[in-house]
Amino acid sequence: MEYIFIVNPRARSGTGKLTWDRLEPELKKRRIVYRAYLTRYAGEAADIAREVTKDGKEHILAVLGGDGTVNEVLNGICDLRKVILGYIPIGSSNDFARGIQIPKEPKEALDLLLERKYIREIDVGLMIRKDKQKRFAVSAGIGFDAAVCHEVCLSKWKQFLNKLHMGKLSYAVVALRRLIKDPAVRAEVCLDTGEKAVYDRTYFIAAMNQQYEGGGFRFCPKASAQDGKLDVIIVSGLPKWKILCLLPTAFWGGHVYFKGVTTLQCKSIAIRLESPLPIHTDGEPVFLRDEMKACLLPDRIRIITA
Ligand SMILES: Nc1ncnc2c1ncn2[C@@H]1O[C@H](COP(=O)(O)OP(=O)(O)OP(=O)(O)O)[C@@H](O)[C@H]1O
Repeated sequence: MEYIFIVNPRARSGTGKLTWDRLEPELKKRRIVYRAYLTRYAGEAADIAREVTKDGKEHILAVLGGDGTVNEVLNGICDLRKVILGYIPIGSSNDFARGIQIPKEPKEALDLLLERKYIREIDVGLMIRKDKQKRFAVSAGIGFDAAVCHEVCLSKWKQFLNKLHMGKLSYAVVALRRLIKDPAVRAEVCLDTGEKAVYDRTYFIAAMNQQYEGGGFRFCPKASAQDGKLDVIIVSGLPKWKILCLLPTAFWGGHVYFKGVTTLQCKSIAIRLESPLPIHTDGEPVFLRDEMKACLLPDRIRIITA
């Protein structure tokens, strides 16, 4: 089957193009049948995926980029059941690749993609806000984590640290700043199980399909994209200095033992805040909202993994 490569040349501050230039000769050398699209603007990866998959036939979409590009492609696909996704992670956070254990070395990821030895079905999340919906592969969140994503996207730190191959650090730098600045709000949470709870002084709530977000924070250590459930983390009711202490422990999942960190599993969640905070899907921020819902789609997608 033909491989359709969707390449974000701008991922990790331009590394996408360099990586593609390094990998494409390999495809030619191995006589792989492929088509390649290099995105020219933000949002084009979704347009390409939509255009390619609108014929309703089976396709292999091979994404080269970061979590944002995977998210765009996922949102462009017409019928998830008809697509096999391959992935070469070259973003700065790479939480999707981390979650499904795709090697971060591009050549290794390409080998895996071309071998097509293991293909797994994974869940796909759906974030709903007012009349808009967006799919997600990693997570959807409201509050502090979304504010961090938003600022990282605009920040010069990311470009600078990406050049030093330390892009992940940009999330930590910005997280510190936002923690000091951002307010905590009262949140009402309703699960599909009928459970309802109110959390005072909430910093953030994330509904996760994978264990990691924000460049390697293992916020939901029990999450699996194959279990048919969303894992939720709620951080509330603790002083900011304590969040600062627990944040580093989130790299290995130790934060879940702190009072004020709640983790849950559900099929869907509805969140209502007393005042609006930023929201995100897969690290792509949107504006301030005071409510959001998240659930898993009935359809899953196949992905080439290790
Ligand atoms: N040609 C382009 N010009 C400008 N922006 C683009 C272009 N192609 C894609 N984009 C945008 O680049 C953004 C970031 O891409 P991506 O997430 O792949 O890389 P990253 O930010 O380096 O990685 P990560 O999300 O893992 O930190 C996406 O929001 C996407 O819409």
